[in-house]
Amino acid sequence: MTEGGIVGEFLGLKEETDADLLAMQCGDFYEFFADDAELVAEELDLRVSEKSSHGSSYPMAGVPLSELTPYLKALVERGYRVAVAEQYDTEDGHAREIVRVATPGTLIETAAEDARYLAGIVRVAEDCYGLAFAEVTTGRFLVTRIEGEDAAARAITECYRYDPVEILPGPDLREDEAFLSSLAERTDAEVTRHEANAFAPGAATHTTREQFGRETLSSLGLEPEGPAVRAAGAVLSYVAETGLGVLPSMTRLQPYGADDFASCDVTTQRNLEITETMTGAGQSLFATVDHTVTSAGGRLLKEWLGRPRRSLGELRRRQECVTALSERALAREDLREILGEASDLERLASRTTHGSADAGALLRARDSLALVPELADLIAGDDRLADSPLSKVVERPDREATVDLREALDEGLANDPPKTLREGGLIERGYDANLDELVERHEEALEWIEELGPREKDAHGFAHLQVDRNKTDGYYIQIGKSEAEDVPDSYRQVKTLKNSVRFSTDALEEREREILRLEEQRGELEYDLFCELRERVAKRATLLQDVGRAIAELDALASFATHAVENRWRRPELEESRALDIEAGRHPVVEQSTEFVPNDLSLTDEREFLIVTGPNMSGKSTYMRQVALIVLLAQVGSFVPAERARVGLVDGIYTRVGALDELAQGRSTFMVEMSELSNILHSATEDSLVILDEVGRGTATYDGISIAWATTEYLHNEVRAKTLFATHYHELTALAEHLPRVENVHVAVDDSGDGVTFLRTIREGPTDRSYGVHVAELAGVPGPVVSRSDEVLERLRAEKAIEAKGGGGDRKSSGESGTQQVVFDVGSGEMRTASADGGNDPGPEPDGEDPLDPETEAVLTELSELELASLSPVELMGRVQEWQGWIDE
Ligand SMILES: Nc1ncnc2c1ncn2[C@@H]1O[C@H](COP(=O)(O)OP(=O)(O)OP(=O)(O)O)[C@@H](O)[C@H]1O
Repeated sequence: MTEGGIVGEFLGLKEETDADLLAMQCGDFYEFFADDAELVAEELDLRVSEKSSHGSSYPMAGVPLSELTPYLKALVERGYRVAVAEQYDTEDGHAREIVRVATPGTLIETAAEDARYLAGIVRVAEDCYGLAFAEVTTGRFLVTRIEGEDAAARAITECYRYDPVEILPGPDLREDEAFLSSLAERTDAEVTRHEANAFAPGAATHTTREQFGRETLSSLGLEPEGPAVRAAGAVLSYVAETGLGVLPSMTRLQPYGADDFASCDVTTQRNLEITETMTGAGQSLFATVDHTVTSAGGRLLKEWLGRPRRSLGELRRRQECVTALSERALAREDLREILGEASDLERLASRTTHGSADAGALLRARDSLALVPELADLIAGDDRLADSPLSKVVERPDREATVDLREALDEGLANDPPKTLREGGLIERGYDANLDELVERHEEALEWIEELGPREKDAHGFAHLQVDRNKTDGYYIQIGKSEAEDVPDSYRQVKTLKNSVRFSTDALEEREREILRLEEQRGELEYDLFCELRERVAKRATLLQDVGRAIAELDALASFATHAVENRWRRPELEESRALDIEAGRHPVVEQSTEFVPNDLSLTDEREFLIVTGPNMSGKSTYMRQVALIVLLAQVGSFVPAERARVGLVDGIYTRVGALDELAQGRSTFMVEMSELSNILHSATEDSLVILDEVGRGTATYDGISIAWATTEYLHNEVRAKTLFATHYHELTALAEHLPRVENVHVAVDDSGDGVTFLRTIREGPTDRSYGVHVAELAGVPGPVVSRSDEVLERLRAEKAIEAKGGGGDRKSSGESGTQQVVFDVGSGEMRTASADGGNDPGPEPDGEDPLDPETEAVLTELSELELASLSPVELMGRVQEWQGWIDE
């Protein structure tokens, strides 16, 4: 022990680690001392006692050895990193050392079904990032490199997608407050500052090669010392440093590229409510389509939904599987029944390498391995399934190795093992000759004891005699009090109870000693044999992962098929084009709870931008989201809620949807709206799908219209993304007259009767009126207010005009050149050309109407010249504020 006594030793060890807390083994307990004790006691409601050490008194809180795991889990889940120091014997007593550090990303003891990724991120240049994502509970290890425009934002989106519980930023990023705060906003991950050296190109490459093999990097096309490898090396070194012992389960490095997946950023995932709903109420897409029967299947399905793919080959493969499964109802149900018996093999693989798998876990591994031939036979036995790529999925794991491992477990493991590992009963008879002999002797001794009672009864004629065992007295012969006087001399009294007396004999004591010795030997031998068996399984971690992955994939595919059949979803035609054709499409979540009115959509090269109008609550948002979700579902390999769909693969889905109450988070709604818009305008390409709902609503009407107007022009003229734009600004519908690929559609309502009947049907053309005031009337707003609103509306329309900037040489109105300006008069709803020489005088023609006042004119000029894409949202807000000032003056 060190000079400062036990607390001194504790504090010394604490200095060695940068963990927040230290649990130090002291005999049968893990103890926390001093500040740690108080903190842990408060967090976990433990009792604090006082420990005197070298003249001082310290708070102390402890947990029994066997109960550390749940406490550790609870502390880590509260965000603490906890070091664990174990005690071991030395020649002159004992010593202690830190054997592991439990952190959010390395908490193997989790019961949560969701994946728990540990992420490493490095920045090697302003626009180049490397990312690694490791899942210690399953051994998955993915890396990627992100570079080019918006690399930082895309790196953060990537993090959101994996939703890591812990992030290790590289040295460059640690000081980047903006990056760190965006990360904190987008994920709940703990940020850990792992040693900078681990991210260094040389060290990281070395660590990665050590882990995955020398040739792996080149065979996977990963650049040595490159960003992905640097992130990977840092993550590996961190896992090693925490002493978790799961490194052997990380057997496969999986690089992926930006082009493999369609972008579906954080905002879009939230807006489309893919895995969680915006309000927390209602169902997410995942909750709706999830029919998986295993937790690994559920995890994979969630991962797929968050990562739409761009590879036609992979998507068609999934589709083939889903088609086959959807056509074979009985086989599908049988398949799901078999899958339902499977355990989480990916997690079991990690627990075996970590050494925390007990006999029950190995039995579950054995039983899950035994499902592989059953699954294979089922698929082979059905022509339709056998001809599909499903047979490849089930053949992926090495069949011979699967059988070998299962047989080894079958031979070794007892069928009904106890929960403890050191008390015997784990290993099957016939597995080890020494053990068999011990067991035989043990059983003989027990038999002798069992027969002792009848033997003694016969010999001495006792009516009430019983042989039993307990913790304090060991084995004893218990005789009723009335007969206790008559026991032979060989009986030695050990205890007197109310109605009986307990005795022992030399022979019984000898047997007892033998039994204890045999029990101990048997327990030790069985434990050793069990550990050997577990190590054998650990060496086969990759095989368990392969089987686990195959089971998860079959489960996720069967889930798609089940949902498709139950909801009449259809297989979409996928192609590499810019087409998007949907016949009788529905919203996958809303259709579950509503009599849904299906709607069509057709986007082509000539018609790629739809302005969607219609009164409040008519169904604009639902329509647009349904389109985005159909594209997303198509690009994860699922069938879709439509009678027919032809989907040209998109490189990204971008959405800006209102109604998010971000005020609570301290950001203005308009600011959020503008930064999301800015992100879309920067990121979308002509192969993207853009959904805009009510852009501009967060600010004053005319500012809003101006921004919506300019956004439409920019998306149409510059980006050329497929776009759906819902707006209440009826004025915008005039753009369709002018921009060649913009068309109007509206959600029809029937207002011929007393009120408005929502028809939920999408029709061509703009809505024929603005319904705001009408809805106010329907809602019972008093008559004078409604009629005054009408008057004000008319006035406003008469007084304001907006200038439209055409789509280059291909505008719809013939004869106009790209330099001419067109003025849209909101009052008359008409377009007029305006003199725009050099853009200096875009005012209206002298046609007898009131000219614009100079302030408005100045604002409009500024607006028309504004390079929206190059402005940050803050600058944009500043400008809008400035204009408001001009107009207000
Ligand atoms: N095609 C449909 N069939 C049946 N119900 C629908 C359909 N489309 C929308 N709905 C229902 O109509 C309601 C309003 O839809 P939604 O929110 O999409 O309207 P909105 O026009 O975007 O409204 P607002 O302009 O106020 O945001 C929702 O409750 C939705 O479930």
